[in-house]
Amino acid sequence: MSTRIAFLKGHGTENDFVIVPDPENSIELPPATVAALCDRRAGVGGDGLLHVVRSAAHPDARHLAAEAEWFMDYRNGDGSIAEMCGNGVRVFAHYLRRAGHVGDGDIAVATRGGVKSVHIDKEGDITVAMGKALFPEGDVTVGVADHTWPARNVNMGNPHAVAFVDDLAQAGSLYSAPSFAPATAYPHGVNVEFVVDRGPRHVAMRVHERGVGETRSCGTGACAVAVAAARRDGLDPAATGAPVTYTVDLPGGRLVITERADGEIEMTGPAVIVAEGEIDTDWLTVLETVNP
Ligand SMILES: N[C@@H](CCC[C@H](N)C(=O)O)C(=O)O
Repeated sequence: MSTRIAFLKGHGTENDFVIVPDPENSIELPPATVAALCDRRAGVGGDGLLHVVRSAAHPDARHLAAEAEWFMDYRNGDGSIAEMCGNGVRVFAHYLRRAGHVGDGDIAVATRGGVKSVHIDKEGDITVAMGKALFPEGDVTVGVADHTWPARNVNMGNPHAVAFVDDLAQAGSLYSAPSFAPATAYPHGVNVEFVVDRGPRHVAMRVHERGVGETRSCGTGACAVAVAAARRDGLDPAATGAPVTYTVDLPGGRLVITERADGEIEMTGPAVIVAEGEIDTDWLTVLETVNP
């Protein structure tokens, strides 16, 4: 019998998501279903999917339920799981407020990368405390066609390789994933950022995301870029006690990233819900028959 699954569509600086509210974790979302929902021609379309579940109802977040009522079960567009999604968590918080699950002000959201504090402005942007950046040791290079660049290895809960380039066009079409070396550097894949300077503490970037392809924005990527640019510029808030802010322009909009003296990185940007509707489960059943 056909039933219907409610969904919404949203984006943060044009990094777009299918949102599936499922408080009691009763909807099965295997990778093939996620990929079909995110398909831009045959499905709803999105860079990823935000499965909205109560922490207590999900095995990956039950241990966080006392700190955060809601768990962002994030999936990449190809169905794979990632630790964290910075644009996603802003859209997730915006959805929670719109649905009446939370009010304005400060809330906590559980993610596979830990609990994130989110500040929701009444009308405006959303700020997320993204945690501290780690700089895994070892030199890394990334490559596209004939170009290779040294890259900074930055972990924001998920892996990033940040390359400063002369011109963003050098990254080419980014239809396929950039290469990286050494081959052992990223056993679980990597998000690759290409960065140019726009002015003092102001950069622009493109990104190729693990599990997705080139996207119009990446929140964790913008944080990785901001801290890589700060270190390149000789700025380290932990050493000086003064916070450092970078403006990061992406094809889909602008994010403002501040690294505090305690190392915490705050990301501020917009979140938008553009539509809501229902998925006919007959469509999913057909999909399971075609792609068992
Ligand atoms: N778009 C996201 C990052 C999503 C996860 C990434 N593709 C990965 O696999 O690590 C963001 O806004 O941070």
